[in-house]
Amino acid sequence: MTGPDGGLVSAYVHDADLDAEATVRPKRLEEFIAQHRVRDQLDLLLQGAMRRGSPPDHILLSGPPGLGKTTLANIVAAELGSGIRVTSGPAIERSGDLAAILTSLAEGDVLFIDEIHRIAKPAEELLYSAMEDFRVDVIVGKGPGATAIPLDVEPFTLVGATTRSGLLTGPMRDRFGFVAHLDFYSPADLEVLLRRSARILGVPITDDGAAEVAGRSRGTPRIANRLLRRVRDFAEVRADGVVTLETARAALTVYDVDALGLDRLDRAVLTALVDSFRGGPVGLSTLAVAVGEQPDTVEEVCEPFLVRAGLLARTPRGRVATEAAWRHLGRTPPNGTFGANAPAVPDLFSTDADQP
Ligand SMILES: Nc1ncnc2c1ncn2[C@@H]1O[C@H](COP(=O)(O)OP(=O)(O)OP(=O)(O)O)[C@@H](O)[C@H]1O
Repeated sequence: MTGPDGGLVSAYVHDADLDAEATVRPKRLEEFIAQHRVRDQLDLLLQGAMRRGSPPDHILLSGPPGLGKTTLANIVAAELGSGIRVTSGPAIERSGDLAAILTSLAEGDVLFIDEIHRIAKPAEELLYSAMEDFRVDVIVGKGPGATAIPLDVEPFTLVGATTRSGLLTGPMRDRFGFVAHLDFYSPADLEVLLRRSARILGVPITDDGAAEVAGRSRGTPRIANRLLRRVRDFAEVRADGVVTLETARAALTVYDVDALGLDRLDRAVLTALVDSFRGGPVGLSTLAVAVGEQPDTVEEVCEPFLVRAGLLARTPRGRVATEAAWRHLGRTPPNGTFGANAPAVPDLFSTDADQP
């Protein structure tokens, strides 16, 4: 952005959506909806540490985007009454960057590293000794004259978040004392979440309105909250301000969110698979090129839900559209289509992973 003097000034964009997202973000563990098992385990970990008066073990949170990893990291700090420093794997390019952060932590602080699987190798190695011995060796100089200066790090708790836990190295994973996987939320859980968010934002919503939005939120709190804000706009501008079943349906049609909650990109992926590659198998990068997206986006943002919904399968030979995907797009699946014996309506949330 160019300022009045022609120089560069930092852009300050007031984003009402970001404000609303921050407002509804749970601050304490008891406000965090569903994921009962993870909540219970975390509660024990934190209570135990507080009784002993020492920082809890390092925590690794994995799962698709928008399920609450950042929220939980902040909750951990709030429950401990500690400060939190936030950074991300890609932001730590050099080990010196990480050493600076680590040595500035106060005792008991939480260090949150998002996308920890993308941390550069030298920084990752520095992190090992910080996690294990609360000490880092900072290398000064180059070549034969280089010296390692050991620096102490105050006892801290690392909270790492990853959408790709499989990409974490063994030594890194082993250094986390508590590993939790966040799973997609059931529509019933998302209804509870939506009613809570609506109450905080002052949006009147009926039970069937909340159920409709929940059912189209791809099992993801961030999407549920986003759809709630879009449906609220529609209800206020084109109706009487109340989010009902009818306003929710009409609004979600305007915003191109279909009955299963698939958005334009999800449908583009399935349509490309079915129309351009006759259902697959096709490699991830070819599929990504076909929809004009980065392979990472297709793999980390679209695929987890498409796989979970029984619409796409990852096979050793590539991505395949299932029979349910053909039918969802209104096409007739050819003989021998993957998943032809699967139930007609995919059972999206049959897991008990988030049960107490
Ligand atoms: N269990 C929950 N209860 C209530 N709200 C939640 C819950 N989980 C997530 N949210 C809401 O969803 C939004 C997204 O959550 P969050 O930013 O923590 O996701 P994330 O997993 O860190 O995603 P990413 O990896 O993309 O950063 C938050 O603003 C929060 O309000």
